[in-house]
Amino acid sequence: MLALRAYEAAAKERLPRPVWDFFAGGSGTESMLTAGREALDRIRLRPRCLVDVSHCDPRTELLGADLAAPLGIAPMAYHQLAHPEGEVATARAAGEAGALFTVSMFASRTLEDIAAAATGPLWLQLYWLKRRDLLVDLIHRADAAGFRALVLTVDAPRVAFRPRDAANGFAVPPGIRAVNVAHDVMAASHSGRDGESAIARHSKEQFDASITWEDLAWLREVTSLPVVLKGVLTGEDAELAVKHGVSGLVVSNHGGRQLDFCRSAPDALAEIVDAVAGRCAVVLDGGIRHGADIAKALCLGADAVMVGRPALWGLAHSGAEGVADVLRLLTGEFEEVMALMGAPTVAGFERSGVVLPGCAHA
Ligand SMILES: Cc1cc2nc3c(=O)[nH]c(=O)nc-3n(C[C@H](O)[C@H](O)[C@H](O)COP(=O)(O)O)c2cc1C
Ligand SMILES: O=C(O)C(=O)c1ccccc1
Repeated sequence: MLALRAYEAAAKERLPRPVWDFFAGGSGTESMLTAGREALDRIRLRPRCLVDVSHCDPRTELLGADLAAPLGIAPMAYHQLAHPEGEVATARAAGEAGALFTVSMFASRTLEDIAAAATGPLWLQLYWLKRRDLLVDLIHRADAAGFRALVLTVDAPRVAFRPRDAANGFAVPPGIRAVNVAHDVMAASHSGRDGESAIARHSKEQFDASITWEDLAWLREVTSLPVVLKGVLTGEDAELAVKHGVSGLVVSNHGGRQLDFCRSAPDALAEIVDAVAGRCAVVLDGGIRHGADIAKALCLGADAVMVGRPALWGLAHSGAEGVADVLRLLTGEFEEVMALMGAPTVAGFERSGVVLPGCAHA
């Protein structure tokens, strides 16, 4: 069993440099790559003692799905960049570990193959393409394959400028494709040019940057699946989301890959939880690397967290086995934090379990 850090080092060594840069990189000055981590580190836990922690139970429920711990895998494009089995291996691992798996619309394996390998809950992430017929097709296929929710990413009307990808002229290699979306619509993702990311160019061509809150009604008419918005960072937008009938929010700054100099997701969490007031599920992603990070998110009112890059590190290291190990490491650490915090159930984590930065009692 390796530590998460060791999986990161192993992935960096194995992967071609442009792929590593695509996974690890951020937007603009890359200021947000460290911001989320620093925000989590500033939050400190307030343990209670002499609580019966002889049995700690990390299990929970999220939008009706049973999870072994409040943990999932965030949507990430093209898992085959990390391992030939791609999302099929990730799905198998998530199932084994009892974690949620959110599949990117730009997955490199078919929704049907992923669903066949999964034994746990799947959500499907969507970017709003100009070609709405392709969205409808994906949504119907996901529903038929047993996916349980749709996650609309709302922090990326376009893929932001990412200096590493631009410098590498990064393009998706020819053997790997977003197989769930029509060929012609994905073509730009494969044509690299010096000094420009093909993914960023593709997004400017194909994403509909004109959508507004009003368009959510269309999505909710197309499907009866619950809709989750990913990338919400303010109480105002959380309130609007609830008013527009969403079932969940992912509080996220996209792993530092979208708006540079932005507030970090952990810093926004309490404001959003307060605005939502129990009316929809709240998930946190970005920089989750320790069991204690899960505990901090729960104390601030999140229902669960998702990890992004660590899943790709595990996948690059040893396929499904590596991903399952990454998820087990985090779950094991979280179970120990439960014992040491005096919080033997997920419901036992409360706001009083953390000290926030700037607080006089820190
Ligand atoms: C390589 C990579 C690809 C990603 N692709 C997507 C995507 O297709 N859709 C999406 O909503 N977010 C995408 N994200 C963002 C993740 O869902 C998530 O917000 C972020 O990675 C979480 O931070 P972490 O990697 O620090 O755990 C991607 C992130 C990475 C690193
Ligand atoms: O969302 C992302 O961060 C991302 O990297 C991506 C990858 C492929 C297509 C669109 C976005």
